[in-house]
Amino acid sequence: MPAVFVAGDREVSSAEAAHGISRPLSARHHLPFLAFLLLLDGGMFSPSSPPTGLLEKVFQYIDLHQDEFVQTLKEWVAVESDSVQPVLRLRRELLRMMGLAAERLRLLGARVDSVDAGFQQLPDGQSLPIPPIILAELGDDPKKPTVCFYGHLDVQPARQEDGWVTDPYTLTEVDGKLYGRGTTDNKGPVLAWINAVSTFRALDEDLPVNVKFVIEGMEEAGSPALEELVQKEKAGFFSSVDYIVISDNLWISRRTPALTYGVRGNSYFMVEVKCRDQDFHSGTFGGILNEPMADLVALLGSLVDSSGRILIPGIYDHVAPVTEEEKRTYEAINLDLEEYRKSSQVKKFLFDTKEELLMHLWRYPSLSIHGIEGAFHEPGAKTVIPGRVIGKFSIRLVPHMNMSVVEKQVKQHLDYIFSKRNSSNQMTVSMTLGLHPWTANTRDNQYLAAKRAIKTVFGTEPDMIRDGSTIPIAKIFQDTIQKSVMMLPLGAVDDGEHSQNEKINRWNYIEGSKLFAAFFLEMAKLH
Ligand SMILES: Cn1cncc1C[C@H](NC(=O)CCN)C(=O)O
Ligand SMILES: [Zn+2]
Ligand SMILES: [Zn+2]
Repeated sequence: MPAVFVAGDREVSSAEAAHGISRPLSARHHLPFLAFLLLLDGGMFSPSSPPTGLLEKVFQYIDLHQDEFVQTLKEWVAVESDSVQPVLRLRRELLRMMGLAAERLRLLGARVDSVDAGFQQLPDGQSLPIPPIILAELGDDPKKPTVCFYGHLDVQPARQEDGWVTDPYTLTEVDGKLYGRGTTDNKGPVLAWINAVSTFRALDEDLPVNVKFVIEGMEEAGSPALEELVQKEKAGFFSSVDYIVISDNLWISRRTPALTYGVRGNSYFMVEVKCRDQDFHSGTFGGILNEPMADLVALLGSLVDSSGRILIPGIYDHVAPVTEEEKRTYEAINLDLEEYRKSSQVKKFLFDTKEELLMHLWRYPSLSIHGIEGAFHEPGAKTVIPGRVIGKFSIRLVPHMNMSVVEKQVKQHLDYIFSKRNSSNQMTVSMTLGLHPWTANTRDNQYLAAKRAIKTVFGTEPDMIRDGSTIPIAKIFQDTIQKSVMMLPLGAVDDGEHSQNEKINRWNYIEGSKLFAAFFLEMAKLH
């Protein structure tokens, strides 16, 4: 999603100063009190009820060492760990990236396993190495909860010519914004978690929780190999995991932190219409053929109406009904619809209220038409009849839709529309991707701990949000390990993930590191 959600009414210009966005040497943490606490020996407190003093010490350490944390992010951003373009040079960069991360974790004192993930088979018959998946752990105290963090260090492609103001692989700070590919998605959040852990180590303080890491390098390419590893390590690495935290999405606001309790799934379809494998000249064949493109356009045109409603019979049958209680959760979200609309450069959305808009992004399915392979899409006026075309569309899935039912409904619908055309062409429909939606129980302990940590660090309640896009590993973790999964995003809505000029605010990165540290302490208290 482009970076355009804006919770406008909380945008106070003085907020930047109050939060110290460029150098947050915390106006909020009282320095005399801090000095006093620094005189205390952390060891005098029992680890089961960590003193508030420890937190202050941790926060001060993070503030004082923030330039080092930014420096490490700079070193990580400098690695062009693009997993999307399947070329050997970039795979080598990915291997180097995973190596840097493994080394960083070993320096922390973690036990690090770089698990070989085999090869990726490409459609052209070529194969490329998949970077190893890092499984790391720090601490195995049976009295403490074990929190496992999932993150990825691969990035989307980026070239300065595409409209970057700065070199995408040279982290550049402008007005408290750290620009660079991967700063917010997902190197910054991975490092924030590491910063939080390293702060306890540097202060010679006992870690409040046992920490595990799952860090991969192929998320942007659909995480091949990850599901298999999770299944394989279910009774191994994951057997001691109590909670899973993912920090791979964004707030819905520029200033208000969020907790995410759901993402949509996705089922991706290809519909091929074929007359023959070669194109035709429309002067010599036009008028005597069923044209594949005409069939395909009719098929694609039958999927969704102009109000956004999906026209596939039965598709809404299993969608969870909206409850009054649920409606109130959307009302509670602070979102300036008008500002969102303007910053998206859209004349009018399909829905006029914040609640309707959020529900259609988060809890109703949507159908998008992505493209047509084989179509003549270049500029100019070629008089071709494409011989074979493939339409691509996908349906974002929500609870409690059933993926295989959806697949049947789509195929049946397309069969029906196609049969009505009486075309002599061949139509083939396939579902090429099936990613399940995920929702969490927000009454889980870790949501409570995260809310308290957010209150401590940001002085506010989080927006409780869902996300319209898909993070397939969430549902896989939940089903395989059968433990609570939580999404705790750090980045702001305008960070521009996948886009030009991706950034993370220094404030989000540093306060985010504090947030993870505070979260560890809250988790320990709840356990
Ligand atoms: C690859 N793919 C195909 N269908 C869904 C996806 C995942 C993709 N995921 C994201 O963008 C993560 C956002 N934080 C998406 O939702 O489109
Ligand atoms: Zn990501
Ligand atoms: Zn991404």
